[in-house]
Amino acid sequence: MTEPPRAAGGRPLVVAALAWRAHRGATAASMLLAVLTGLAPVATAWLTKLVLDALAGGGNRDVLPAIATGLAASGLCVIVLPHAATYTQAQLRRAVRALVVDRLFAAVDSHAGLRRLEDPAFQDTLRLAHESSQQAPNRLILGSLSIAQAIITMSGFVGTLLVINPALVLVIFLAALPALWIQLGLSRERARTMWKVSPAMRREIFYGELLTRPEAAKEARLFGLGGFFRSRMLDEIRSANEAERRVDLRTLRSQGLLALVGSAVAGGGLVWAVLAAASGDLTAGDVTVFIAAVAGVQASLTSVIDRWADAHNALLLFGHFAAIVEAEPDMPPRPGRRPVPPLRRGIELRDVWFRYSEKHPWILRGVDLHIPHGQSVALVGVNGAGKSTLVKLLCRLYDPDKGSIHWDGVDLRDMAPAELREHIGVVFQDFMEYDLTASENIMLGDLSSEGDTHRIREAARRAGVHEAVEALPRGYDTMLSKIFGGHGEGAGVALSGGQWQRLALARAFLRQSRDLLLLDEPSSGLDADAEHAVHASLRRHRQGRTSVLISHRLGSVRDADLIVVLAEGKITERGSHDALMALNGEYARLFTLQATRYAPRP
Ligand SMILES: Nc1ncnc2c1ncn2[C@@H]1O[C@H](COP(=O)(O)OP(=O)(O)OP(=O)(O)O)[C@@H](O)[C@H]1O
Repeated sequence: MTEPPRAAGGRPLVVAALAWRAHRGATAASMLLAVLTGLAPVATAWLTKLVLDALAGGGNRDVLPAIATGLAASGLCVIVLPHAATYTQAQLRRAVRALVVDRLFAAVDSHAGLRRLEDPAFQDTLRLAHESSQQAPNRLILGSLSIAQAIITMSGFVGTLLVINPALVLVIFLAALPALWIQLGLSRERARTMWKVSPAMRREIFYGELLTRPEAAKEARLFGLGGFFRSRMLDEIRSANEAERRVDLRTLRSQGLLALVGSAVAGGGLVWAVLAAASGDLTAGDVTVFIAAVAGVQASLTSVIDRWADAHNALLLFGHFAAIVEAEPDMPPRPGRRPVPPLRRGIELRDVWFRYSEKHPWILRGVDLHIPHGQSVALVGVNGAGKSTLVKLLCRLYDPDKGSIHWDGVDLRDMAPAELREHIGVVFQDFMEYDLTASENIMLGDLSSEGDTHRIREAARRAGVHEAVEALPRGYDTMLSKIFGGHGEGAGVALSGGQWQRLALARAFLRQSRDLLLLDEPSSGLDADAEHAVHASLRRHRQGRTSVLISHRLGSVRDADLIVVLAEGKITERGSHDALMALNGEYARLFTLQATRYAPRP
């Protein structure tokens, strides 16, 4: 996705179907009002002509009351209908927005892995899709209605002009052709500019968050980063502004030229009509309706062209939405997809190679590893060795580039990722802190526990966070957020880093009956007592279960059935604690280093 998506044929129909689906009543009412609003000015002009002709003695005076009533009614329509249209169109806009935003995020959520979300072009497309999905369908639908309305008005006036001066109709239309061509070009350029400035816009949002998120404010305040971030943000805004200004300037030039041509045509028509009336070829009523018709046709034609260009631009932007919604799945199912059986034998990594993209270096370089069923495996290694990456591969957040991972002999790629994950409990190193209540923060570990207070409290107890949660102002119902929590309710409640980590652990404990438990640094932020308690709880919990534990505190991995040392993407040592100590390699060196730090000084 390095190019902006194009407007594809057939998409207007897709958009129209979306509107219909979102709100049939509002779509139908908007269309009806567009037709009536389109007819009202034509009716007003014709009725005015009839009144003037009847008054001037050229028509039947008996129909004057009826015509006057009709004129009043059409005047009323001209005033009232736009208000009704504003209401129904807003109704339609809201309904379409809800539908397309839901579809957009359903499509994003349907990508089972992380690769798409880590692709900057995908993020740019997503941002534009999110923006365009809120306005493009409405611009397109309401634009189409305005076009229909303008065409109806225009047809009425064209009919009038054809009777009075057919040649002028041709001149007006010929003068409008370049306008259409220029406006479509500008709309394309506007869409291209939006795509070009999208990275700058995303960075602007990023700097805005750094300046406003409480978590970021600590360092920003301490290191005095506010001015630095603001100036970076301003640079991004300025570069986007400059690109937009260039398009605006081009628009101004083109539109100025087009307005000049339009005025010349209208002025020429006016001179002709006055001269024709002076020589008796036209009545006063004819001149009135002629002037109204020229202005009406030009205004409608300009409106059609502007709306067309705007709808075209909306369609181009809607291409971003379509690109996201129609994107191929990132992990397409292979033929012969297999169900995920309960783990009985174990998990096997066979010559697994992995890198985050072709531009990144290899992180795993031929890893062979057997994680036997019912056993605990500890993964150790220096920062950046690839331990967390391996955990992500076990969850199928990525697939290996070479080699394969087998669950009881079945390749993970032959399994549906969501089904596989049903069998896994996990605490990630960079776990989430949700701006939700304490209870919800735990419940998210297993949605089936929603409302099951007993299960949620039990998980919290095991993670050693029950007492801390009970002590919060509203217990488990306390909103754990600094930025949400209702106006006027005072500052939100914040937990300590270790308490957040225990909530993440509680989420994993909710999934204790799953086949595989993955724990990536689950106790890095805990105090010594808590760490001891948590590891005792984990040991009980992992007894007879298959688990992978990553920890830099080697004292907590010594009880593992198998300890594996990962270095530079390869397994360099494996065995029990005693075997690895006897080997006297990297594990023994690291363990001894840590142990001596705790030994009493001589
Ligand atoms: N999403 C990503 N995109 C690109 N590179 C990544 C990504 N995640 C990790 N890496 C890189 O992969 C390498 C291994 O990272 P990983 O997090 O697996 O290491 P680790 O062994 O868990 O380290 P630590 O002990 O610091 O947690 C690092 O060099 C890191 O920069």
